[in-house]
Amino acid sequence: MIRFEHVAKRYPDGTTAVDDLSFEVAEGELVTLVGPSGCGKTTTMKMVNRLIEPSSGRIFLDGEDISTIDPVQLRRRIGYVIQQVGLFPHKTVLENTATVPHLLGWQRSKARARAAELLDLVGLDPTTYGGRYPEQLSGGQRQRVGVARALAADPPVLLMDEPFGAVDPVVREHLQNEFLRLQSQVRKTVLFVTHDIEEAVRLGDRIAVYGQGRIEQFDAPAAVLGTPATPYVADFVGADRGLKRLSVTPIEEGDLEQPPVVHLDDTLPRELGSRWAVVLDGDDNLHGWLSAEGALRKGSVREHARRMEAWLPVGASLKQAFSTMLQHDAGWIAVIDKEETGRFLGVLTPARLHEALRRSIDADAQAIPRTEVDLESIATITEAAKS
Ligand SMILES: Nc1ncnc2c1ncn2[C@@H]1O[C@H](COP(=O)(O)OP(=O)(O)OP(=O)(O)O)[C@@H](O)[C@H]1O
Repeated sequence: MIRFEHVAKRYPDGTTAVDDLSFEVAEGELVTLVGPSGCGKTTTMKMVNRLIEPSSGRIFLDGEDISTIDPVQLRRRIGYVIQQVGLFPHKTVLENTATVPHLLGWQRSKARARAAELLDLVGLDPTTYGGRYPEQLSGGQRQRVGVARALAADPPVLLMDEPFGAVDPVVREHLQNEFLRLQSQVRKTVLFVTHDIEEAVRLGDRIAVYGQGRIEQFDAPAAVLGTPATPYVADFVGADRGLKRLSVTPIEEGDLEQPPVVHLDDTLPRELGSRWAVVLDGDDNLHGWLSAEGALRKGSVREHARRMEAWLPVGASLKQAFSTMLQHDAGWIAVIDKEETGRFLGVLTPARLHEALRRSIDADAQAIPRTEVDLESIATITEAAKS
């Protein structure tokens, strides 16, 4: 879909920003460009929508040499999201989102309907947020509007330059999750610039690790973590790359244990057969939990159930699971099908977390013979969560 052929960019002052870049991004693939400041990531990205022209080499979009496409026409095929979102302050969220469809000459009602649909898709209720102005939004919400606006005209390609760089780590992780969910629905071809290796690993189908002006390794996240191609890459991904694996390994249904379950309207069972049971409502959605002591009291489950605080949707990362356990001082966390419905699937315990991690390592060890992973530190942290 996007192909670089021996592309170089030299600025007039003699700086070589990128040198002899050749790589290809497949249709529907999300490639993260990661590397230290000044290594040429932004230059690479801006050459795709012709905000910067290469000094030599060629770039193809869907087989077409982009130097032959009118830049304005080209940019209509490419959504662009940057860190300082660049929303128009005097326009509402809905108007901001509808900007490109307007420019394309869509009818006002069609453009607004499309904008509302997109806002919904990025998790902003259009009736609540559509009429607000950018200054009335949080940083994370503004970034979501930026993503919605870039998607509004349904371009096949998205360029994203540190889109979540300006928000705090918790919001950032949330936005990353939402973006992954969104990408699984819209399947755009995405080039995503970041200098955060964890973000690159979490989001990328493949990662391009930049050294100074060139790509040192272009590979799947597990391969970059497991078998860094050069000492530079090994240094960049860090000595704790075994732990980084936590953030790329999702919780799967098969990882979960099935504890005893009671329902809100049940009478107290007295004997749980366990130290605790999960409490569900009439639709089998997660409500909370009941201790063995609670079960011995008089009354209904509803009266003695406690609300569940430590829970996550399936597909969340093992890292999120681990940090949720620590945050709530919990020996296990409940896992639901998705945030909206809350249907209970099972619980993840530290032992199961450890097994899931081993599964991921073993799978890669088969695919990549030289995988080395810091199993000892993984064992230490899962032990810490158990105690
Ligand atoms: N207009 C310009 N004139 C001269 N040099 C430039 C120009 N724009 C960028 N550079 C240089 O080109 C190199 C690559 O810059 P680029 O912005 O692509 O890096 P980056 O990897 O995106 O960095 P960052 O993470 O800090 O945004 C840097 O050394 C930068 O100083």
